[in-house]
Amino acid sequence: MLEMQNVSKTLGRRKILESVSLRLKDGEVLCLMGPSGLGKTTILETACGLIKPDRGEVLTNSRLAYAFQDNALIPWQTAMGNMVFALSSYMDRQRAKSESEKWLKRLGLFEAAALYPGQMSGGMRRRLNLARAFAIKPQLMLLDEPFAFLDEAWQDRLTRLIAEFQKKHNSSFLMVSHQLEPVRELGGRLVRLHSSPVVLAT
Ligand SMILES: Nc1ncnc2c1ncn2[C@@H]1O[C@H](COP(=O)(O)OP(=O)(O)OP(=O)(O)O)[C@@H](O)[C@H]1O
Repeated sequence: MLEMQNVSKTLGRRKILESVSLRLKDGEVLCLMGPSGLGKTTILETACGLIKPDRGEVLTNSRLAYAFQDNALIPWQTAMGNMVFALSSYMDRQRAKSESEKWLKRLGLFEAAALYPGQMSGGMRRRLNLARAFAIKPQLMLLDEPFAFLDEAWQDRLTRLIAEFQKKHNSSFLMVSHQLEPVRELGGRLVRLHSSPVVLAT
């Protein structure tokens, strides 16, 4: 569950969000689309508390995970190390390792477990970022361009994975994406942002 009420935010000298109200129920998928630089990532960062709104309120009672647009992987940790580091806040080390193995396998990275991010392709890094987010088993998932860098086969697999996860855990997904097809397949709500600053009520 996520609720943003009349959120406004100025970054530097520019007002990015004017009045953003957004409601996402458990099990819902909402996708934000729109031109580059408008404020889509700023909405996600505000939703998870990385950015504090100047005005308005953000309410969430969910365990959340954020798959960042730039992946935000730890460069000096292997794929497995990145997973275990993130999961250790939620479970003991042994379980963190077994969950990490499971999710690395699901995202096609089991053979890459000992590689460092710098040794991986863009698509592999994206899948590692996603594996880490899924493994936390969030009730609310924030995904910033999850399909970027993925080939068609992986875009399809990720769409199926989101659908299965949503069904099993009743998790909600707030995502930014330029790809229409996966969002349609997921039966998600699509919101197009047009102008700056962003005014939104959905
Ligand atoms: N910390 C910051 N200080 C000043 N300006 C910022 C900061 N972070 C982001 N911005 C600006 O806020 C605007 C919105 O950025 P944001 O990343 O939210 O856009 P976006 O819609 O996600 O773009 P894209 O589709 O290219 O990722 C941009 O003009 C960006 O330069």
